[in-house]
Amino acid sequence: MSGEKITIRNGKLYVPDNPIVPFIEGDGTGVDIWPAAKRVIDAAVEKAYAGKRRIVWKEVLAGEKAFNNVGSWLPEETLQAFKEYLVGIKGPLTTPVGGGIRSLNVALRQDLDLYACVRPVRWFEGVPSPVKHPELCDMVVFRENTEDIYAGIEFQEGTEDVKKFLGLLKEAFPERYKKIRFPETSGIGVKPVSREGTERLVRAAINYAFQYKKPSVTLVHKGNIMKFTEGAFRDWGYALAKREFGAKDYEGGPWQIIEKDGHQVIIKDVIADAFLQQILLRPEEYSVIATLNLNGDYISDALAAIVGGIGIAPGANINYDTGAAVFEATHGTAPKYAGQDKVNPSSVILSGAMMLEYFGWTEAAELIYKGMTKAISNKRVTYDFHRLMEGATLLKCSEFGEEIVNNM
Ligand SMILES: NC(=O)C1=CN([C@@H]2O[C@H](COP(=O)(O)OP(=O)(O)OC[C@H]3O[C@@H](n4cnc5c(N)ncnc54)[C@H](OP(=O)(O)O)[C@@H]3O)[C@@H](O)[C@H]2O)C=CC1
Ligand SMILES: O=C(O)CCC(=O)C(=O)O
Ligand SMILES: [Mg+2]
Repeated sequence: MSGEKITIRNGKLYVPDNPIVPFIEGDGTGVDIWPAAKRVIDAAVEKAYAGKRRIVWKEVLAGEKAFNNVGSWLPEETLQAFKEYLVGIKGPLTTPVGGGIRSLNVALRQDLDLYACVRPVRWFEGVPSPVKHPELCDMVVFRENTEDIYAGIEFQEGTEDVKKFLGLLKEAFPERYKKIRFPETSGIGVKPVSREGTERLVRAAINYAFQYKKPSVTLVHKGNIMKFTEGAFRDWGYALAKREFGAKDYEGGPWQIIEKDGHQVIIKDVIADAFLQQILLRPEEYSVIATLNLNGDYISDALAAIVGGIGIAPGANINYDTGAAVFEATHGTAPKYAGQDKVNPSSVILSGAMMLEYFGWTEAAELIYKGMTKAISNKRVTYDFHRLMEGATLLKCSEFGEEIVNNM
């Protein structure tokens, strides 16, 4: 079957019955997870539409596979393919700590301007959890995906660049320079947070809350300390809710309420450290979360743990204005398990289900949810769930994929 491109027309995604979808296999456990995920996604589409619809996969290279094959970590053709075909999916890519290449995952998000990292966190019946009531955790994280400390503007300790940067700071802002405790041995990072970047992210989060009838949007920030970045994020978020959505002060403010089409959404905010304890104590008070890049990274893994871990934590990077999207798991390459056919493929499989929903192919997505729920309730699971479940059967990564298919 030959494929056609997904396009956006008058702000609406047009998905043909045979869309060409670029995919990156991913480093580390990508080699195990991707085949299992592809098998499940294809089977769901086949079962839902009996051959009328089919994804035409197009492999594009990134990470180690790209470097070994074409000598580039993130080839221009890969970026071009995501731009041309609009929607894609990827496995995890390695980022070395301390030195070496900068994150290819972040580069993709920035280059394609995929400003919202959308990570739904919900509990699937039967999944082992460290908390008593994992079912109370039902949140969707909207993480700003293009700025904050992830912009990668850093100056390494001891280099000519850091000396030059600190020299400029000393000259222009002597009082602020004096606050650097050990200037001779400091590395420096710059944290840009813009009004535009904040507004488009918060707008997407509020729109989502209305689309899916969610009760609240919480702005999570550390604005008491980082006043002009994280504090501004909160203020710009509240201001946008008033200006674009007609939000009114709620019980004297600063919380707000928006009423539209018979649905109410509370806009509120919380400081990030307090939020991280409240998600364990009172998760039911939170629904849609809008936050900055670094907070969103930490919060995603912390929330994932509550509902069973990052083996079952899907996500999407989306530009709601152009329709461009790249779906990917919350977890990384888990290198110690690479090539062992062992890890849980659920995160990429559920990212695939999110992609099918994004296409409007909800019947296929539902089959994935059904198959996964049944596999888990039959206690036929991968190592991560197996070690926390009594009387479960241990399956390999590929076997768990088959189990989902058999239970669709
Ligand atoms: N978007 C991306 O591509 C991302 C890439 N990364 C990159 O991945 C590399 C490794 O990062 P690291 O910090 O170790 O984080 P990882 O998410 O790769 O792994 C951390 C731990 O999470 C658990 N885990 C991860 N994936 C799965 C899975 N599929 N099924 C079950 N459990 C899983 C494992 O726990 P246990 O040991 O308990 O079994 C694993 O040791 C780094 O280079 C990092 O930069 C990280 C995050 C996102
Ligand atoms: O890019 C990376 O290597 C890590 C990214 C990450 O942890 C995330 O997006 O959640
Ligand atoms: Mg992360």
